[in-house]
Amino acid sequence: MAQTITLPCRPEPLEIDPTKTAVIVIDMQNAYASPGGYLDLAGFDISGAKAVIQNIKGVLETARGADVQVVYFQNGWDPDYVEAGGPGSPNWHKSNALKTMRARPELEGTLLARGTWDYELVDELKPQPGDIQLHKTRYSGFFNSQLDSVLRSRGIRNLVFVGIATNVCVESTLRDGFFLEYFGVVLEDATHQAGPEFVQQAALYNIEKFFGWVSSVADFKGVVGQIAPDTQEA
Ligand SMILES: NC(=O)N/C=C\C(=O)O
Repeated sequence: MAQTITLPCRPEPLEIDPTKTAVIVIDMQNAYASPGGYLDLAGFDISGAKAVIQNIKGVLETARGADVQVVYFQNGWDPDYVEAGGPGSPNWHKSNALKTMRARPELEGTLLARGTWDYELVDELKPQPGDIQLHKTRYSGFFNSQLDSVLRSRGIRNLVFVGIATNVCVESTLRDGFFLEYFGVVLEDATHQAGPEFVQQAALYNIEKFFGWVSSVADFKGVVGQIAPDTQEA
């Protein structure tokens, strides 16, 4: 029989069936988590990213040990930036990666383009067999991506979010998931914001109050780590 577990969360504990759950790893690329990557070059403080990488590593080991599906996202565009959109796209105006390259032409072609170091996932979090890798071109992982069909075809209804940035792509994807009837949980210490610390707290507040649930790495590992894969067979 499938086993339901109770994940300690704010504002209240959440019952989840691990066979209907995926860990969604948002954009753990050099761009967002490594010194010399896009966020760093654009002037954002990424000093907290190192701890987040280690926390995510632990979460993914626990998830794989319990046969919980792991889905990786990478954010970015083709090498010619066609997918980024031109001046007719708000993305062209708001993307700090594109703005940084316009301000520093020597960086042209190096930020968030497929095939670059910036686009690659950080070395510590390389996908393992069985993990799913998806690409996205805008902040929400549900926009113009295969995410919804990948999840529906597996009966997945609960999404556990880790990654960077809490206030941009994590929150955007969790919000879109809410509108599509997915239950979204963010593990707060496996995420990091783009901007001052208050935006981390604001994003977590929004999620806890309006769009989903907030939990922690220790609580996820504590309950999901108890599950042996062979107790999950229906
Ligand atoms: N992965 C993200 O949250 N990205 C945030 C900003 C950007 O991609 O420009």
